[in-house]
Amino acid sequence: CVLKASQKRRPLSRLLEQLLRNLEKRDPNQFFAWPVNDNFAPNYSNIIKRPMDFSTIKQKIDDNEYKSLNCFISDFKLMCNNAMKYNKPGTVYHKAAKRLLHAGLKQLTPQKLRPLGNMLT
Ligand SMILES: COc1ccc(OC)c(-c2cc(C(C)=O)n3cccnc23)c1
Repeated sequence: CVLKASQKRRPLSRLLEQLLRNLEKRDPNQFFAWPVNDNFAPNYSNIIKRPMDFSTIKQKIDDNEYKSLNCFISDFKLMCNNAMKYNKPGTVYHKAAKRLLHAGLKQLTPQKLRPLGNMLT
């Protein structure tokens, strides 16, 4: 039986791709889909030293840069915290980041992850 390309991926990569898809659904406006552009966010690269976005996370999964689930979760938190640092409370981006962070972490609790655990075997 020939494995499909996705099934050939490392178990961790398959799990992270699944988690990423679920997190992206919480960003309907795609504010977090791509790197923030200094042209739309004045002085962004001077304020945010470690930018992060969903496309970069996806690339890191594909490049097998994540050695653990915790490293993936750290980048997700970094992405949300960057937005809450750069954007003032009350702005659409600060509110979107706070909502995304809370919704995302709820999906990443041990209770939610245990059923996916068999993807790591
Ligand atoms: C209004 O449409 C978009 C489209 C893409 C964006 O970032 C990828 C953003 C965006 C995303 C952000 C964040 C996440 O801080 N941001 C901050 C200031 C100005 N624009 C943004 C907005």
